[in-house]
Formats: sequence, structure tokens, C-alpha cells
Amino acid sequence: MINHQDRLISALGLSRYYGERCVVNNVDVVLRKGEVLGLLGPNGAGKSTTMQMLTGNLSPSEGEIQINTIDLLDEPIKAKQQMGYLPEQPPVYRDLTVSEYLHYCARLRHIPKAECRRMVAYASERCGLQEVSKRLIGNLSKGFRQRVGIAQAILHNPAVVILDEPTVGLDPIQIREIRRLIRELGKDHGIILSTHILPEVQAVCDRVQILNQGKTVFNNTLDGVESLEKVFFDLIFGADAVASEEVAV
Ligand SMILES: Nc1ncnc2c1ncn2[C@@H]1O[C@H](COP(=O)(O)OP(=O)(O)OP(=O)(O)O)[C@@H](O)[C@H]1O
Repeated sequence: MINHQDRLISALGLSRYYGERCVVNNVDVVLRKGEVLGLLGPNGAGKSTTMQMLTGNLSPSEGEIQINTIDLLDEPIKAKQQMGYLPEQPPVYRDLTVSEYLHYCARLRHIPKAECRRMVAYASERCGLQEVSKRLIGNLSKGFRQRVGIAQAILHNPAVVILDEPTVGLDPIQIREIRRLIRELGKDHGIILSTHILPEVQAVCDRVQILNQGKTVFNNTLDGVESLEKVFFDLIFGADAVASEEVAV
């Protein structure tokens, strides 16, 4: 018998139409405890649309979504409490200090006042922000701003964390640190990571789901996969396509 209890996200039969056009077509997304899932696909494949549906920012035309067994469409507020989200542009306020901003986020999350300090300290520590807690966010490097974005996503200790392109625009050292952080967080939370960077997926993800033209074309672990790039190009362009390192994905 299949055990569904370990599913942090169970999104089944998701479709989304814009007018007549189906941009996400009968996609299932399942995330289990302790798993980092990479969501991949070329431009326009339907990744953002799927993530917007999973985060409750866009209604699916068809399908059902459960977050930690709570139905997102029936109980959106309760379901969203189970989730943290880092959009591509971190939703940070440049004129606040890191500490002020995280306390503000804690209040938005309705974390009881007595708990706020502890939760802010927890998120700051996990994201390596203690040293910059009194600094204005606007004066931080992009890597640290990204950490602040991740900190607000894990502040309420959600079961599920969804990260959209978390390392875009970072330098190689910052990228390595953020990847390490994602792997760390993946042990306690389920994580969905959307990215165009294939080596990033190989570095941090336990499983990969590739979308193309709104459909799932690959959904598996990377065990035994030597080159995700080859798998990706074969799926998107057909097995005869020559995967060229010059092609930007
Ligand atoms: N509001 C909208 N109205 C009409 N079409 C839309 C809308 N939003 C997205 N689309 C279309 O849906 C398709 C999927 O878009 P989506 O942004 O989900 O792709 P993506 O995989 O995230 O791409 P990228 O990697 O470029 O961000 C695209 O063809 C896009 O043009």
C-alpha cells in the first residue's frame, strides 16, 4: 500500500489555462520529508506557473493541492502556514535592519510575541546572519540579502520551503554557501528548488522533475545519472540533439 503520510506536498493533476492555452498540463508534484526536489525546464516550460499554484498565489484550472495534508484550496491560510517561499526577487525592505525585517516578518506570520525572538534567532543562525543582524539590508551584499530572503522563508519553521532561482546573480563563493545552506535545510524541511543551473541541481537535489511545454518529461532521482545536462538536452531536443556547452539554458 502507498504511504501518503510522508508527503509534504501532494499536488495531483495540476493544470492551468490562459484562455484556450494550456501552460501546465496535468502535472503531479510530490515532495517528501527530507527531500530537495529540483524543478527544471526551459523558458516557458511552466515552472513559475506551477510554483505560483503550489504557493497559493494562482488557482489551478484543474487539480488538487495538499500541503502537509492540508488542502490549499479549501484552507489556504492554514496550508500557507506550512510553507515558506523565496520568490526570484527576495521580498526584503532595504531600509530596515536584518533584525527589524525578520521581526516584522514574524509579526506578519502571526508568531506570538513571546516566540518572536527565539524564531528570529533560529532563522538568523541557520542562515548565518548573526553578524549582520544590525545592518541595513540595503547595504548588504546580494548573497547576504539572499540569505535574508531565505531566513524569512524558514522563520516560522515551515514543513515546506520553495525557492525560486536562489543563487541567480551571486558570486561563486556565495553560490557555494547558499547551496550548502539549502542542503542543510533539506534535512529538516522539504524543499523545492527552481533553477536553470543544471550543476546546481546535481549538487543539491535528491530528485529532479523536468517540465517541458507544460508537461512532466522526467521525474526521478539522479542516482546513476552521469550528466544531467545530457538527460536535459535529450529530453528537450530529442535524443539526437548534440548537447552543446555553448547553449545557454
Ligand atoms: N498571465 C499570463 N497570461 C498569459 N500567459 C502566461 C501568463 N503567465 C505565464 N504565461 C505563459 O505560460 C507559459 C509558462 O510560463 P512560466 O512563467 O510558468 O514558465 P517558466 O518555466 O517559469 O519560464 P522561465 O524559465 O522563463 O521563468 C509561458 O508560455 C508564458 O508566456
